Amino acid sequence: MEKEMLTKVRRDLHQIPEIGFQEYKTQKYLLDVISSFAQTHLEVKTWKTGILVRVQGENPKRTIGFRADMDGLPIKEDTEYNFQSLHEGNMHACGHDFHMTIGLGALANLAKNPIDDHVLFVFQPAEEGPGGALPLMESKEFKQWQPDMIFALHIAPELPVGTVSTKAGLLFANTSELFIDFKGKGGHAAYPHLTKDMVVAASNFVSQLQQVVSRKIDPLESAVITIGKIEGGFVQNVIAEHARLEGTIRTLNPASIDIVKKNIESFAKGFEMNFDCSIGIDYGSNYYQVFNTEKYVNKFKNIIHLEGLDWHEAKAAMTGEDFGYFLKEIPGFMFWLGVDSAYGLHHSKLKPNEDALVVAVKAVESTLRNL
Ligand SMILES: CC(=O)N[C@@H](CCC[C@H](N)C(=O)O)C(=O)O
Repeated sequence: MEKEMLTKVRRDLHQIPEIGFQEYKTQKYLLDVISSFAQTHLEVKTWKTGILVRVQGENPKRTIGFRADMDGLPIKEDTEYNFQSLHEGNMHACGHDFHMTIGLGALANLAKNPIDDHVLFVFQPAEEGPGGALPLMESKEFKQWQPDMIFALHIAPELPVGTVSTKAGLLFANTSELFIDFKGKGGHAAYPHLTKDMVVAASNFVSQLQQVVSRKIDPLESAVITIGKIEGGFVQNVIAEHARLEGTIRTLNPASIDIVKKNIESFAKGFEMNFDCSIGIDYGSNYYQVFNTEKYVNKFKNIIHLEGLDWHEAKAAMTGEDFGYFLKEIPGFMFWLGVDSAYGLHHSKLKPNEDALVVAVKAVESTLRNL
């Protein structure tokens, strides 16, 4: 696909962000684009809102996989694009519009000119939540075409276009979502002594939570607890009987997640006594760390140098990715792609540079041909 077409596809996808397992328009759009490619070597299957496309190899000895995630985030877009999201309140603020476009670009080229091995393109729903990778891997559709190695990319706003970055071993953290509900006794704002104020309980809980990281986790084993949303009450002069915290736990070591959870639970027991309330905890979805296979990262580094792109040795990051589940079972790697945006991932003003699309298609195609 030429640059104009890649840009058009990215912009079309940018306009229709859908959250996890609701990617119906996205799936239809991708299927339409795929049907415009040379079909001789292609086999296409759908799984829920995802798509698997196998490009049959000329003389296959193995299957190489490439995965692109499909979902958007519930973020209200605040860019000045003239192709802003048409889905009010949803935005491709994590670059999945880029990831899908790059997958399509490489697929179009492979469909015209296949390699010896089979290549499996996985368009996967629900990366941001509740997690599409694990159920997809368990599906018969995936198992029939299970690849022998797999790779994926993620846009990196802080890196310049033309740069690729990754490392052997641990790249992304273990994660767990965190939802905490507080229930007490509401009442008139003027009579706090007759109530159990859940706004006070929840806000205290948020500050105390940081002690789990600073006092309960070995300082050499990093952890993060972030509360991204607080909800509670209905009106300014009524004491709230319900409050809810929504957040995420991140750790570099899989075992630390359990330590964090145990400590949150014991804090909650203390709060139930102190605030005379009940607290419910739900961990939502959990993602396994992204751990790259050294052999493939080394091969990839050579390919990137041959393509004349800049290599940046990555550090491990506290981002999460359900691609970690693929790498738990199948060797491979994930890499960061420089897209040079002043605003970062999950920001309503994220504006990745579209010049990175051509760079990435070249990098992915060359990796498929030379790995
Ligand atoms: C690359 C990236 O930004 N991934 C997301 C994955 C979210 C997992 C889950 N919903 C959670 O918040 O734990 C991230 O926020 O790192």
